Amino acid sequence: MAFFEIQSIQKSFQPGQHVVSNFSISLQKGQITALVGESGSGKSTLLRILAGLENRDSGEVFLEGTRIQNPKEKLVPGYDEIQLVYQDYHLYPSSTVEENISRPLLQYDKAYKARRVKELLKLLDLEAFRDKLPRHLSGGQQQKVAIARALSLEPSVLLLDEPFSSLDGIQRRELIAELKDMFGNLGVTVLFVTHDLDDALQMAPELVIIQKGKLIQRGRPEEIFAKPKNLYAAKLFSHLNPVPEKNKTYVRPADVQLFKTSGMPAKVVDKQYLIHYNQLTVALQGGEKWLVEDKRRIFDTGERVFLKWEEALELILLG
Ligand SMILES: Nc1ncnc2c1ncn2[C@@H]1O[C@H](COP(=O)(O)OP(=O)(O)OP(=O)(O)O)[C@@H](O)[C@H]1O
Repeated sequence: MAFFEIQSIQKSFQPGQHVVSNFSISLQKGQITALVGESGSGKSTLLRILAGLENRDSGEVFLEGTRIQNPKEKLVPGYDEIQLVYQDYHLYPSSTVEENISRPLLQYDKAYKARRVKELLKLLDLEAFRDKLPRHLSGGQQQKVAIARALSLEPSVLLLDEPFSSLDGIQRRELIAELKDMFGNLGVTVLFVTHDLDDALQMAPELVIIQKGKLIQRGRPEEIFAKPKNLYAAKLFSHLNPVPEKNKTYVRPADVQLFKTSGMPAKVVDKQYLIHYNQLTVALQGGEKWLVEDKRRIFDTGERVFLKWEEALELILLG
């Protein structure tokens, strides 16, 4: 049995409507995994079940061979060893950073508590903010306080629910880099959920794709990119253009080459400047719209363009 073993979890809030459906994965100790899926795909529900904070209808969760009990089976739901960090931090607004971090350690002896809080403040680079209230911190710093608090009990599994969604681009990149290093050093097993593939790619070497509560695909990003199991998994990576007259066949914008004289004719109807290329919306002869990448930035709105792509790069995908 794996370190953290999740077997056939089923959950519905309304009869017949599964929010989590026959979901199984096993995680090794120290592994960092990103669970990626669109809003409403059951990610938060699954995390709460894994933390022992939400009843499952069936299936089992084991940590190091010990069965995780449902809240209804336990006087105090949840486990010190499995900590869940929420998207909106759930900090105590009138408590300082230090008090927030030490809250789970209430029943520990004073000397241990002081030592542990000091360690965590240092680990997360929060020493300068120890006496501040959460509202005086940036979003990234508040998220670090929430993570420090979750780490205070030395959990072996950390579940992060959309940890970066309220941070701006620079804050998130910095925090992701910092946390990735720290989790690696601590050897903690991390499952973090996100709807943002970029965050997932920056944080985790392995992805798990969830759609409507079902595990669609698990693997390294390059494997999923090259061989997505379905349209949903493929679309997490990029837009897909449907190939005319070929059923369920698509080509990625990056795989389409643009020419001035030969290829499939189209007309540029919109041009958007992006960092590495101009993104063009082109109308095909049948009226369908495609997105393509003008890496040389030579085409303008209203101009004719000709498209070519290699057949080998076409993706045949079911919904
Ligand atoms: N306590 C509840 N009672 C009834 N329905 C619920 C409850 N919790 C979640 N749901 C429903 O279950 C589905 C999955 O919700 P969940 O929050 O797990 O998805 P998610 O992938 O985390 O989405 P998001 O990223 O928007 O939080 C949604 O349709 C939601 O309305």
